[in-house]
This record gives sequence, structure tokens and C-alpha cells, in this order.
Amino acid sequence: MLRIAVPNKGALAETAAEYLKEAGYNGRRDPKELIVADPKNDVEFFYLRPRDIATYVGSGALDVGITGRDLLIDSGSDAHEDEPLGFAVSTFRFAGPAGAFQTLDDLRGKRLATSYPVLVGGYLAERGVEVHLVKLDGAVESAIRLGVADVIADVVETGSTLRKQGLEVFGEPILRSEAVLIAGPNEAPGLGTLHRRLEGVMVARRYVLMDYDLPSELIEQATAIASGMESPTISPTRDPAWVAVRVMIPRDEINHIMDALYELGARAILVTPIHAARL
Ligand SMILES: Nc1ncnc2c1ncn2[C@@H]1O[C@H](COP(=O)(O)OP(=O)(O)OP(=O)(O)O)[C@@H](O)[C@H]1O
Ligand SMILES: O=P(O)(O)OC[C@H]1O[C@H](OP(=O)(O)OP(=O)(O)O)[C@H](O)[C@@H]1O
Ligand SMILES: [Mg+2]
Repeated sequence: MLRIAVPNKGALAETAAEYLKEAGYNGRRDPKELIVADPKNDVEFFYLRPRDIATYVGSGALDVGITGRDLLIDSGSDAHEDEPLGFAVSTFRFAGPAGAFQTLDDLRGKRLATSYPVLVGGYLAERGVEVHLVKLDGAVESAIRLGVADVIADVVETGSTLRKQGLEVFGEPILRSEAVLIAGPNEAPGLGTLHRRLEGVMVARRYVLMDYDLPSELIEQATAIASGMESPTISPTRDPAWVAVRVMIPRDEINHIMDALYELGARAILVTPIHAARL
């Protein structure tokens, strides 16, 4: 039985639950449930605070989990990243009042507020920069205005929270983060299946199937426009001058590719979603 830690609330929880549902697992029906058994899939889910997930998995108490890369690093635990999951994508950045800081050197001796002291402390220690860390739980962007810090380091997605506080990022990103599947120090039978199922969910979300008919002499040019994951499937049609083509394409390129194929001479271009995939 694979024991899986999943976020019970916060920025990761909703999409993590959707991924697991799309991967064929039982979800919880009541948000107060903390443990959900899924004997058919030989797994058990433990709903935990996102910040605690790497601690449980790193200690071996649970086999695997879904958390953020930034939280994994900040936990300092023995868990390791098994697979990036492509949601809750963010950067981790230094930010200060507009124009006040340019480089890491400007941080020396300053009060730096963050909810990720291990991640930030490690990054600065590697670069020989000493600061006074101020550990906060959240809403770190208010720390400068309220006078407890000179500078902050926090999660940035759109940057709108920073802008509203008159702050701007400086220096290189400390980290590029996203949700990740993590595994512990012990071998976990069943991890491979979970990994492949989640990979299938990502493919089904990112790609669609495109079918079209094409004069057969144009197939090389059409393949240059949409080459598919491996290579397009080409089938004969009743009219020997035409072929039917099926290809997987990224969802966010649908219209661009349809325009280009139509221009080339393709007709009856149809796009259908993928419900599940195992590549
Ligand atoms: N606006 C955001 N965009 C993308 N990822 C985010 C965002 N905010 C937080 N995250 C990611 O979510 C994870 C933090 O999980 P957490 O549950 O603490 O989220 P939260 O929304 O901050 O919850 P809480 O309300 O408890 O602070 C981290 O991996 C972080 O990078
Ligand atoms: O760049 P943005 O799109 O503005 O998103 C980034 C903000 O989102 C998260 O805050 P959250 O709402 O989780 O509050 P918290 O600071 O209390 O965790 C994060 O901590 C940043 O503050
Ligand atoms: Mg938060």
C-alpha cells in the first residue's frame, strides 16, 4: 500500500486533488477527512499541511507526496524530487522598496523577512552574504511597510502583490518553483505507477489530438508544421490523392497550427481533447 501525502489547503490543494482524480484515484468527499483509503488502487491518502509534507515523506513515515519545490527545499528534509508537476509555477525572489536595492551585496546586515528561512538562509550563506532573518508566516510583503524588515524574499507569481506594496524584485531569482511529486529515502513500490499516471494527466492537460485531411504530396510540409510526439499517423482515404493525418499538438498552439495547416491545403481539421494518456 503506497502512502501518499497531499496538501489539505492552500495554493496547491485544489489542483493536486484534480490531478489525482484525473489519474483515477479516490478523492475525499468531505474537506474534514484527513485520511482516505483507496484499496482498489492500493494507495492511502493523508491530507496534511503543505509545509509539513516533505517532513513526513523525508522521515519515511509516508512514502511519497505532492508539495512545492520551494517547500521541499525549505524543509531541509531527506525527501527528494521525483517529478515536476507543472502547476503552482512561481519564482522565489528578493524584493525591496523601488530603487532601494540592486545587488545581493546591498543586503549585507539588513533585516530580511521571509517564510522560507532555510531556503533563503542557504542561498545567502553559499554566497557569503550575512543578513538578520526575520521569520514570518505569510503576507510577508507587509513587513517593510510595518517596519519589521528592510527587504523580503517571497513567492512571486504575477507580481501584483509586490506592486500593490510599492515593492520591486532585484537580483537573480533564488529559485524557480512548481508543484512536485516527492519521494522518501525508502524504496516505494507503486511509486512508478503513480509517477506514470500523473505524467499521463499532464499530457492529457497539455496536448490535444488533431485530425486533418491533406493532399498526399504535402505531407512533408505538414509534418514540419506539426511533427507530433514521435511522428504523425498517416492513413489512406478513399481518394488516393489524399491522406488522413492524426497528430498530438500542444493545446496552446491549436489555432496557430490550424491556420498554418489550412493555408498549406489541409481540410476537415478537427481537434479533440485527450482524456488520459500513457506515452
Ligand atoms: N500565487 C501563487 N502562485 C503560484 N504558486 C504559489 C502561489 N502562492 C503560493 N504558491 C505555492 O504554493 C506553495 C505554498 O503552499 P501554501 O499552502 O503555503 O500556499 P498558500 O496559498 O500560501 O497557503 P497559506 O494560505 O496557508 O499561506 C508553495 O510551493 C508556493 O510556491
Ligand atoms: O505574485 P502574485 O501573483 O501576487 O502571487 C504571490 C503571492 O501569493 C502568495 O500569497 P498568499 O495569497 O498565499 O498569501 P501568504 O503570503 O499569506 O501565503 C505568495 O506568498 C505571494 O504573496
Ligand atoms: Mg501563501
